[in-house]
Amino acid sequence: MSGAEAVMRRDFAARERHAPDEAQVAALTGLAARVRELTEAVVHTDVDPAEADAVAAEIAALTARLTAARREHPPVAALGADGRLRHLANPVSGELNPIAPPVLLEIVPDGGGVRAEFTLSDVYEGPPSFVHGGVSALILDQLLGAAAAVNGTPGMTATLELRYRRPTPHGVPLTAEAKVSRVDGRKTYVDAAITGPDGKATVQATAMFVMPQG
Ligand SMILES: CCCCCCCCCCCC(=O)SCCNC(=O)CCNC(=O)[C@H](O)C(C)(C)COP(=O)(O)OP(=O)(O)OC[C@H]1O[C@@H](n2cnc3c(N)ncnc32)[C@H](O)[C@@H]1OP(=O)(O)O
Repeated sequence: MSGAEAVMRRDFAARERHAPDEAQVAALTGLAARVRELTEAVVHTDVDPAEADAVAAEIAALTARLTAARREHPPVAALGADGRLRHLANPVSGELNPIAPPVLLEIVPDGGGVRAEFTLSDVYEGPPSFVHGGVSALILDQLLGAAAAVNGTPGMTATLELRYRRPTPHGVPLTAEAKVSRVDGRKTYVDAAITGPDGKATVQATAMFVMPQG
């Protein structure tokens, strides 16, 4: 077993022992949604400095309340009522993680890979009016990895090649899809794309996932 795999196994076991129950997941999902709204409000606000200072003090007090009962690790995953694994704290699809848009993945039946429909706010802006290229890469890495996992051949991202065909707009519905193209021993090759509302691909990606030795 590699060093990285041992660390992941130990971490996963510790987090499973402290998995949140459904009532807590529901409440924390609502809390994360409010924090996303707060992030948008901060990015857009035009309040004067005194008001910004006052709000910052209130937020510090709220942070202290949450920190009063702090988990050692973020919750890694939970089994949903539908039997699917939910990556609760994942930075792309984690409903409990305020930095995740979140992009919620669906499994496409009959080996069709995974897909997601989502809208990114201007919190994720890179060039004016368009999504940051690194954010697109983050979302695609998640979809590509999930497609490999759903195929029964999970792995770590070993290579990720991106082709930015046209700018990805924010504030409009986007679709992303990923599907395994080939498996060769421990290597799984996956293709993915983000598509804009006009049905044209904005970013295309190809990745290779390697199942760690052991
Ligand atoms: C619903 C569920 C949702 C589940 C959804 C989950 C989604 C998660 C999505 C996020 C995924 C991530 O971001 S993962 C995080 C980012 N990635 C990483 O941190 C990976 C860091 N790298 C590593 O840990 C390691 O290098 C590995 C695991 C990739 C490979 O290590 P290894 O297992 O020791 O591999 P090794 O024996 O050397 O090589 C095996 C074969 O692969 C090739 N190979 C290995 N690495 C590379 C490479 N980077 N580029 C090219 N080729 C490579 C070797 O040449 C060899 O080919 P041959 O000689 O056999 O032909």
